[in-house]
Amino acid sequence: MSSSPPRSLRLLAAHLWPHRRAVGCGALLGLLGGVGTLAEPLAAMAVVDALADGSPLGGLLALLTALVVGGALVAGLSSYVLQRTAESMVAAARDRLVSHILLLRVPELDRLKPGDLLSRVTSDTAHIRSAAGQALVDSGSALLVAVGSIVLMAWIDLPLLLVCLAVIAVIGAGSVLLMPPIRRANERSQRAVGEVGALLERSLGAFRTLKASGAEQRETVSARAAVRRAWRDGVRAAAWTAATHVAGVVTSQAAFLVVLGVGGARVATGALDVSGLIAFLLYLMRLTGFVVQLAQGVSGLQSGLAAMRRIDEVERLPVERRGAAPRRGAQAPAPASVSFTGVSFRYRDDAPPVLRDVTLDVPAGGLTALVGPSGAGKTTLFSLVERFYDPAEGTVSLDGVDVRDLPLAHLRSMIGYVEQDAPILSGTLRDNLCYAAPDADEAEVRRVVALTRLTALVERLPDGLDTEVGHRGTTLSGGERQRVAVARALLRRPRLLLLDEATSQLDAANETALREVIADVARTTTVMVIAHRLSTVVDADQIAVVEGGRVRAVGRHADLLRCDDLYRELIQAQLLDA
Ligand SMILES: Nc1ncnc2c1ncn2[C@@H]1O[C@H](COP(=O)(O)OP(=O)(O)OP(=O)(O)O)[C@@H](O)[C@H]1O
Repeated sequence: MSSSPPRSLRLLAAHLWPHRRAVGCGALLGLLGGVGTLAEPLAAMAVVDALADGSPLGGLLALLTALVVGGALVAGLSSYVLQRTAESMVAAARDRLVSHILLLRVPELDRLKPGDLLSRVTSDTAHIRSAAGQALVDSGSALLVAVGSIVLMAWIDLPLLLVCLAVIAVIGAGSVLLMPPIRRANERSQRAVGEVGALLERSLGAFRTLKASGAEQRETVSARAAVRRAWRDGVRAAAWTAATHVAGVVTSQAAFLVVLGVGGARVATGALDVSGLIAFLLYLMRLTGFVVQLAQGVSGLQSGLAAMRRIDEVERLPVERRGAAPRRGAQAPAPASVSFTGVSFRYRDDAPPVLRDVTLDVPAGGLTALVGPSGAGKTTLFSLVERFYDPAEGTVSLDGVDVRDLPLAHLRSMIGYVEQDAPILSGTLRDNLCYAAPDADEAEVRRVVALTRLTALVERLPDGLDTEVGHRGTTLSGGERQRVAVARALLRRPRLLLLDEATSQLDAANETALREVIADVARTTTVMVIAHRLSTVVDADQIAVVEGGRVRAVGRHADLLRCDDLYRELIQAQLLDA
């Protein structure tokens, strides 16, 4: 994505704007320090003149000392205020980015790499510090000192200044030309760091599969390639930065030598006196200091601007508008009905439809099972109820209200959703259970634990509910993970429970436990289950057979066995497996 410097500067300004007061304060201090810095050579000039005249020196020396010490203190304070502001900018960017990412729409996250997003939050934001620090520090005092020096140098000896500026302009122009390549190299390097994050996230997300597949070496090689790319571009940026440094140093040396030569000649002709030349040289040192600082700052500024663009890319992605969530328990706990009417959906505009003209009524209360071959579109139906995606045609409604007309937070507060792989978050068992209902009290947690047949597990764990369950719940069995996920969904007090049954076989005890849990819950809540188990299907009040994105039959077990070939086949396959 090409990006013009004005856009970068707009981004920098947008990051700076909320901190304008602190920036203003730091800049004012910088200006104050700059005034001291500018006054120093004049005081030095007066000291030299006093030495030549033999006039008293005490007062002048005290002034010079005060200017040096006071100037340094004020400059230090200004630097602290501005660096602190830069840190605040980093923190603000991280805050904004994290809340934006968590509100992203599901389709956006489908195509992004979590590891890359992670690196934008942690690593790219850190680059803002250099851009902001550099831009801020250079903007106040340094600019004043540079401009002030030029004015005072013109006052001392205009022709000498013109010669000196010509030298600085010719060599300094080189630094400006180096800015775009530095920015490009920084941008590529940061992208490669993002790739490393994405690769690592992929590997750690499937760590056991990685081990079992013996893929350590291959993944290391891929990560190493991205690390090398980051290194190459980092080195390229370093080379350009070194070139700007050379340009800065050459500028200052050349200007110094020219002023010494031309200024010496003018002293010899009497056009300039010695104290004037000394003051001129002192101002020149400040001016070239500014040029060198600017040349060095170009690199920091460019890496920060590149990072701001990567952050901006994420901040431009559309987010969900959730609206306010009602208080848990504020809504009637009555079971909700669900209807799909003429629903068609595709994941991408260029992909074939996954659902075609689906019409299905799920009555309030009881158990509705969805069965069908893998890839038929069952999980997609759940995703549309949750509004992770919206249908291209048709409507999904809850209690007769189109889900698109309900505030998102309100809609989701009515639904408990258990994904097929029943993700467990790192933390304690209690953290996991209360994830969707942080305000649930102990009695309610205990009741749901009993309902989901988890009491024995809680008693077995060393710290009961407060036992850490490990990253992704590695210390729990598949059946336990699923029941924990069901308990988590139930603590939300849902009016509709969407349960994507695990495809893997559960042992008999776990299967019975799950069947009982589902039956219990279906007494008070509408339960929709994507069923992979015979027991779930047989117990269902209604079964919908989904095939190729269509609902081909709806009925009870006995009816479907009689009149639907696909259903009969699916059941026979189950019986063979059982
Ligand atoms: N996020 C996605 N992006 C693109 N295509 C997807 C996405 N999720 C699912 N699909 C595709 O949509 C189709 C239906 O998937 P879905 O998960 O709804 O099927 P399913 O009936 O639940 O299958 P299973 O029983 O195996 O879980 C499949 O072809 C799948 O590859």
